[in-house]
Amino acid sequence: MQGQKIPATVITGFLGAGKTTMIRNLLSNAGGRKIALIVNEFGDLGVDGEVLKGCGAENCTEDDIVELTNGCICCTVADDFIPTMEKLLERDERPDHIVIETSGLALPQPLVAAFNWPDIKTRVTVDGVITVVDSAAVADGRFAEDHDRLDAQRQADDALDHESPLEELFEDQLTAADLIILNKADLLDATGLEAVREDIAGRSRRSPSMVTARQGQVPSDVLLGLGMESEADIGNRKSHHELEHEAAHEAGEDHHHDHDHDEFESFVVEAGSIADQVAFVDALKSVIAEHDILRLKGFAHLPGKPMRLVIQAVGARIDSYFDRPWGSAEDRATRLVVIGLHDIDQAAIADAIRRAAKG
Ligand SMILES: Nc1nc2c(ncn2[C@@H]2O[C@H](COP(=O)(O)OP(=O)(O)OP(=O)(O)O)[C@@H](O)[C@H]2O)c(=O)[nH]1
Repeated sequence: MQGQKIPATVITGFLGAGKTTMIRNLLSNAGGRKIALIVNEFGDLGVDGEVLKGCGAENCTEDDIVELTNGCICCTVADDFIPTMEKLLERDERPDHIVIETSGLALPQPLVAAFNWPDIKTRVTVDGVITVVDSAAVADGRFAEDHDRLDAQRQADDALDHESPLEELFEDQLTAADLIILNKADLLDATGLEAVREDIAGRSRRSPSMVTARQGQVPSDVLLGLGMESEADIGNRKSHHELEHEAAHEAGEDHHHDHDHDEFESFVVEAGSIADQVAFVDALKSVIAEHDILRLKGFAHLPGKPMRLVIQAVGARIDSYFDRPWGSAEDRATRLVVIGLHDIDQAAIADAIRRAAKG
């Protein structure tokens, strides 16, 4: 029974899967619901929050959007998330629905578990966990690591007891889901999409529903109102790490390592103004490929253009578009967040991007 509890939807999914795009779309067709949004992002520039604030939806104004940028929400539940929720619940005007976008690197499990905290549990319930998938990235084998290579690495280094960090996180996000959105369906044909569906079904230990989508377009009645009370079912959604921990405990072994984000790194590159937009985007493509950058996003400044240019890259795919005029108090400059695996060469990437900016 949910009673008068406010429903909260947790939206998760790997970097660049299309979470923000789907939420933007949801805000513009929310069926009259007043929505409060909590946006968590990995990386020091609040790009997602900025993009969402820019969409001007009446049912979710700038005041209804809270950004949590102190790292991944799964690691800052007690310090960041719980106080944010409490503040939200004290507001005079209660939202009809709360939507939480996790960072692309967050494990949803600790966040869902937080809804069992006594102060939260009496007032809010998890309506559902929705995992957004970049179907094209799955089809490209982005999350199917080369197992032979990993096995060889493990044999060479006994301390490596993990699957690849990408694959493990991807599967943990699937395992937490009540509903999986196979997004970016426009980039695949029917056969390709079917193969992705089978691949995903084989990776989740539960059997959540799946819906295909283009540009995150899913009717709000499909996304909201699932009524799952997911916080009551966290025992069935354990992450790889929790399962390893339990197995070690049963075997009487020590297994002490916390979930952290050491496998991934993010940094911001400042690059002044862009001399030539087309040449810059082309050069970024090469930098991304050469350094195996997982995600790159931010805003760029072009002299003579009153609008800021949004840059969004997911693997080799780059989108760029002007979203709104620069504010008078804003510093017109190019700032990009770069996210990659931990051994990414920050100095070389920053140099290459600055060189690309100069044209
Ligand atoms: N072709 C295609 N591109 C999409 C689709 N959905 C989103 N994108 C693009 O994918 C990029 C990433 O989308 P976002 O919505 O920012 O992804 P996200 O999951 O919020 O990203 P992070 O917050 O960084 O993890 C953007 O350039 C989007 O325009 C889709 O269905 N098809």
